[in-house]
Amino acid sequence: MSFSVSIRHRMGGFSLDVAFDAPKGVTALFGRSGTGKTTVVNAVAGLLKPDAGYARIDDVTLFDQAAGIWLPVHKRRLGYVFQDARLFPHMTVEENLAYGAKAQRRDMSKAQKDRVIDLLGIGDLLARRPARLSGGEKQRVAIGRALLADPKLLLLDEPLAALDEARKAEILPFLERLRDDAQIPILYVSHSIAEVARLATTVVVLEGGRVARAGAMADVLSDPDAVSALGVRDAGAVLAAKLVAHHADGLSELTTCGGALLLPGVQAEIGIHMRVRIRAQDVILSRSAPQGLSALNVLKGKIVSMRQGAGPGVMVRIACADEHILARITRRSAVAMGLQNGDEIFAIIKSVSVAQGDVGG
Ligand SMILES: Nc1ncnc2c1ncn2[C@@H]1O[C@H](COP(=O)(O)OP(=O)(O)OP(=O)(O)O)[C@@H](O)[C@H]1O
Repeated sequence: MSFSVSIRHRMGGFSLDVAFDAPKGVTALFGRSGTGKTTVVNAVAGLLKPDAGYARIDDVTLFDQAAGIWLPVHKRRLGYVFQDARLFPHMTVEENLAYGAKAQRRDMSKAQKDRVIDLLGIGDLLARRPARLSGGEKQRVAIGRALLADPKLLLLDEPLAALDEARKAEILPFLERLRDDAQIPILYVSHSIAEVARLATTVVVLEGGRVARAGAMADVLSDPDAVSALGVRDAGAVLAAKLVAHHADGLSELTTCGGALLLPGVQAEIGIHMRVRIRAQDVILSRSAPQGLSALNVLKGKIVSMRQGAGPGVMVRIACADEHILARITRRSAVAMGLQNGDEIFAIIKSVSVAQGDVGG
């Protein structure tokens, strides 16, 4: 199943002109405040009629201005989850879940319902009312309610924005499972790179109402040309890793394309494939394999590009196998080291610089 959208719309002094495809999995619509994310979501949901464009889920057209097609909200078969869960306070979790299916006149089999409840880990909450749920639990129920209406597309509009870090950490593994399990495209609006790195299959970066960059998550996040739209301070590439050992001193060992990575206590089972986001500003470069250094992680790769920003920094893109690491160093260091494209280089990463939230399944 795939979703494709093209929207042109003018509001006051702001003009939106975006087009992208969202295949199966999570497509993150990323952008800073005011870049047009909500306008896109509102048009897809049927809350705003754009000046021009279309949206299609496979061969079903949600709207097509040129063809004069405009499906009303209730006929679009969308699951919509907002920042706040918006559960019905007088209903139990079970009744809230049933409401989604009833409102859409869809009735899933018991096995399908149980699968959704199990996927989101909400089986023990069914008899409770929303007032007795944590923020993370409420969001999981809201996602369950949306899924039980059997949607063709799931819209998650900043679903973690209202949660504190602990609640976010609690819900992220469920969203990872949803990404891997759901057979429908999921459009996930976010302005958090860390969330995008954990969850996205595909990333669409908006800047000033335009698509600045779109593509596979790891490609977009390691693209130095996308860094200005993503935010220089937060820039970082994502490596695929496999958890191979938990050591007695509290460190966990992962294998990556550039070599072994030791990180503080990763909470997962041995053998699991994970994503690790390494922030560009946490990487030190060395021409030779360093000795007598406290940093434990030394990944080997080859410089493929160096991009100079307006300030004193340079973003160095390093290839290892078909993946990339980004390193943000000063231009002064790049010149002093005589760095050139094609050079072999060692990327040094302190174990403790990788946050728990940057390692996920
Ligand atoms: N009704 C309106 N009339 C005029 N301008 C509007 C209207 N609604 C939004 N805008 C402007 O359109 C632009 C895009 O807004 P939009 O809400 O889509 O951004 P966003 O990326 O979702 O932002 P945020 O992350 O803050 O929610 C902004 O500059 C906003 O000020």
